[in-house]
Order: sequence, then C-alpha cells, then structure tokens
Amino acid sequence: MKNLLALKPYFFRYKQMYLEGFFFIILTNIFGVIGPKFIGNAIDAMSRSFQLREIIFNVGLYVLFAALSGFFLFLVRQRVIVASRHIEFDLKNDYYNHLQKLPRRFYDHTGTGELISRGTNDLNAVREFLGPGVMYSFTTFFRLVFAIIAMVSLSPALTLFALLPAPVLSYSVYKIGRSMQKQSKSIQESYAGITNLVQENLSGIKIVKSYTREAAEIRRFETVNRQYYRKNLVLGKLQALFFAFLTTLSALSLIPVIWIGGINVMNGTMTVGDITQFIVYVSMLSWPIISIGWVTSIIQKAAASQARLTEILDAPTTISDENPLPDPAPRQTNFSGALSLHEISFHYPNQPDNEVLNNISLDILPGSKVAFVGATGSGKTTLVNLLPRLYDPTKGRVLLDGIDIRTLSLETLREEIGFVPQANFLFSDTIAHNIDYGNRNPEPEQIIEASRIAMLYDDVQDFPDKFDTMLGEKGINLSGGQKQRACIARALARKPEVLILDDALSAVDTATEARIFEAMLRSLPETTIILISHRISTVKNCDRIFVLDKGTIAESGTHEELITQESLYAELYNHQLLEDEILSLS
Ligand SMILES: Nc1ncnc2c1ncn2[C@@H]1O[C@H](COP(=O)(O)OP(=O)(O)OP(=O)(O)O)[C@@H](O)[C@H]1O
Repeated sequence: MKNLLALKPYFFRYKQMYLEGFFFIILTNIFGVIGPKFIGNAIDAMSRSFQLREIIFNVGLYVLFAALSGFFLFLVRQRVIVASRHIEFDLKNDYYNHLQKLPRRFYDHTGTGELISRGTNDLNAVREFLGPGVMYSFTTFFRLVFAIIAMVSLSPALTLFALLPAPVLSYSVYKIGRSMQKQSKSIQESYAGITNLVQENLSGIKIVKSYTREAAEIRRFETVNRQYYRKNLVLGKLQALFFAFLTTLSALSLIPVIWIGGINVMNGTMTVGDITQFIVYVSMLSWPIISIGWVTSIIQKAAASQARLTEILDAPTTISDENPLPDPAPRQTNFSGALSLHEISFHYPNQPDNEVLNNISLDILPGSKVAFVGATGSGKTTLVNLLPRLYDPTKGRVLLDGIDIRTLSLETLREEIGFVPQANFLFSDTIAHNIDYGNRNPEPEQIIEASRIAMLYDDVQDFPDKFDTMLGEKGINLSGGQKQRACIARALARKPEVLILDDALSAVDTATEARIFEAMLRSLPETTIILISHRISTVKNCDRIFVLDKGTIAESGTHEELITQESLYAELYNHQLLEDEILSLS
C-alpha cells in the first residue's frame, strides 16, 4: 500500500478535481438514497386507496431524484475519471522522460519489452486505481453510510438481519479477488515476456532469416503465448466463479429481509411500502458491499504495479548523480579537446571481479589523432565509453582540458564529444534529420559539410530526394557502409572538439576505410580524433597508437616506432600484411 504514496504529488496536482468529485459523490448518493422513499410512498398509496395523483406525484419525485442522482454521477465521472486520465498522461510523460535520462548501464540489464510492459500494463493498473478505484471507494463508503441510515430509520432490527451476510460477502470477494490479482500479476509478467520476445525477434529478424530460424522462433513464441493463454483461462474461470458466487449470495441476503419484514407487515409495525423501500436499499447495498472486495483488489493490483514503476522511476537518472564531486567546475565553452586518463581502472557493475581496464594512464593532446588497437575483448570500447561518461571509471579520473569530467554537466561534456559507436543506429526519418539529430539549430550547410567529410555526399546525390530521402520503413535502405558514413556525418555535424570512432567503418573495405579516414584527418586539423580499428592501414597515420592488451596499455607510439619494437603491434601488422599478400595472390 505504501507504494501508492508515490502518487501523492499527482493527487495534489489535481486536488481541485478530486475534491469536486468527492462533493458530487456525496450528492449523487444522497439523491440515490432518498429516491426509494417515494417508491415506498407510492406503494403505500396503492395499498390504502388507489390515489392516482399521489402515486403519480411520488413516482414523479422518484424519477426526479433518480435523474438528479444520475446527473451528479455524470459530474463525478467527469471529475474523478478525467483527473485519472490527466494523471495517466503525466505519469506516461514522466516515465518516458525518466527512461530518456537513465544512464547507459541501466539498459545493460533491463529488457526493452519489460520497460514497455511497465509503461503500459502497470501504468493502466495504476490508472484504474486513480479513477474507478478512488471513485468506487468513496461511492461505496457514502452509499453504505446513507443507505444504512435510511434502513435504520425504517427498522434497526431488520437492518441488522439484512447486513448479516455482508461480512461473508465482502470477505469472500476479497479472497477470490486476491487469487484473481495474483493471477493477473502472473499474466502481466507473461505479457512482459511476450513483449520482450517479440521486440527482440523483430529487431534481430535479419539474423533469424539468415539462419533460417523462423520455425524455431515460431515455436518459442508459441510456448510463451500458450503460457499466457493458459493463465488467462484460469483468470477467466476465477472471474466466472466470482460473479456466480456474488449473484447467489446477494440474492440470499434478501431472504431474512422478506421473512422478518413479512412478519412485521403482518404485525402492523411496518407498511408494504416500507418493506419495498427496504428491499430496494438491500439490493442497492449489494454492489457497494461487493465493491469493497473489488476495490481492495484494484488497490492491491495498483500497489504492485506502482512498485514496478517506482523501481524504474527511482533508478538514478544521470550518471553524475551517482558520483558527484563537491565543487562543480564553472561551465567552460571553449574546450581544446585535450584528454588525460589518470590511473583508470574499471569493471562492469554486474561483474565486479572482472577488471576490464587496469590502471591506465595516458594523455591525448588537443587536435591530435590517436588510435586504440588490440585483440577483441581487450577493452578498447570500454575505454572510450568512459570519455562521454557512458560509464564512470571505478578508479581514477578522466580530465578534459585539465577538468575532471565528473564536474562538468553531462550536457556540456557530451556537446564536446562526437561519438560513433560500433553498433550504429539510424531513425526512420530523412537523411538530413538523421544527420542533424544532435543539433539544436541545424544549418543545411552544416549537414552538407558533415556529409562531405564523411564521404557520404556523393552517395546522397544519387538518392531520389537527396538529403530529404526517407530512410527505413518508409523509405530506402542504405548499404552497411553508407549507414556507417551517415552515423559519422551525424557526429561531425555537431562540430565536436573530440571525435570518437569505434570501429566506425568496419562495413567498408580496407582501402576505402583508410581513404575516408585520411581525408577526415586532413579536414579536421583542430579536432581531437580517437580511432578504434582492427586495421593497421587505417591507424598507421595517427600521431599516436595505443595497443591494449587485457585491459592495460601494452605499447604506445607512432606506427614507425611500434613496428620496430617487434611486439604485439608489429605482430598484428605482419599478420595483416601477410593476409593482404594472400588476398592479392588469390
Ligand atoms: N555491458 C557489459 N557488461 C559486462 N561486461 C562487458 C560489457 N561490455 C563489455 N564487457 C566485457 O568487457 C570486456 C572488454 O570489452 P570491450 O567491448 O571493451 O572490448 P573491445 O576491445 O572493444 O573488443 P572488440 O574489439 O571486440 O570490440 C570483454 O570481456 C567484454 O565481455
């Protein structure tokens, strides 16, 4: 239950609507409970002498009160249900905003399907509480209070008999409701599993097809879908039992009323009209009594869902919040792009025993072009991920122009760094929009210049709508190399001081990669460029090359210096020379 306290600020934001809603709940119930009095009067008028005018008058009043009750019920829904829709809108926005701010490491261990399911299913469960849950809780309370007052005024003893089955009814509803809620929770989890599987399958559909795994994927889907279907069948059975049980029990509760009420009429202590009125109250009460259990299960379901949402909403948003330094450096606008790594060590949060980087120290001069090479898994990507603070080092410091990057705002830092990761991504949008993605005020010249440097410009000229050509689902598909060059253009369009290219041209052949990089190095004399590549031909013109081996810097120097050392780099170089020779012979 205390999970729901997280919703307090939202309730306060719409308190006016909720307060008006509560006021209308009181009014709808007052009119609803007074109405049956006129039915009683009309029946008594019939049994005394058939006074048509009196009957019409009472029936008219009953209709008027029923209409007033209905009118205020309309206003209740207009306030409470509408307020819950407002909160749902705000919650959805807050959830999505939060997802955007969560650090990269959060996504390492949380499935996309899981996040989608929480943002839809769980959020719906919370919305049900904020709307129908709140509305029925208060309606139940006031309906019970007013109806019982009216019943006691007619006959306290009969009221007692009428209410005898109420605790059993409510408790049973609560118990069945709990089983239903458990089942719903398990269904939500299954649904999250299905969403995850579909999302993953569709993202990797090209792999599925190239490995002809369609049949296996269909079987995998069928298995989880069957689980989901079976769980829903169980829930269906529980619901069927629930409603059958309720109808029977509420009908049974009329037996003592008719029995004792009949005796009272025969004794002359009550009129037929009184009994009729009483029976209307008893049937009027059966829904509020049932809804005590129903509302309880809505509240429990919402509490469980809110806990799942809070888990995400409480995850620290920016990486800087996790590790703030005491005195943030003043914002600096002109960085030169000098980088220093001081005794950096790093392990991934989920693998504390696997030191991926070990006590690395190095300096990168402003405007210099450096490269990291090394065997796969040696830690190159991990190392460059520390520069825009996708992760923070577990030990040591990274300095940009002598300033510890943890003291800069993430926005300032990331504005200075253009990053082209290994796994690139383009949106289903125009080429121009994809290139100016990171810019606030994109200029067409900037897009053209960036695409020229990334050697994409000529390719774009061949597309039907040039830079306005749509990509992806609604447009054309780029080749692997074109995609990579578009991603490089995107990073360049921001005019960063530091440009990181992590195996960014692996999809083009060796000669083209070397040619593109050489041109890029020449076009950006002032930009600090950090290259990661497996190809020596690409990195050999860099000012400095660092060779990583099992998370440490094994060697560093220029290409000429390193090949004379006859160590790792030289070995890699000779190996690639040999490969090239074999290729040229074949
Ligand atoms: N998110 C992660 N969580 C846990 N371990 C990781 C994660 N990412 C990478 N690793 C591990 O860190 C080590 C270094 O990986 P990294 O990607 O930095 O190597 P790399 O030198 O860039 O390799 P490659 O040349 O294949 O890209 C590997 O052992 C890898 O399994």
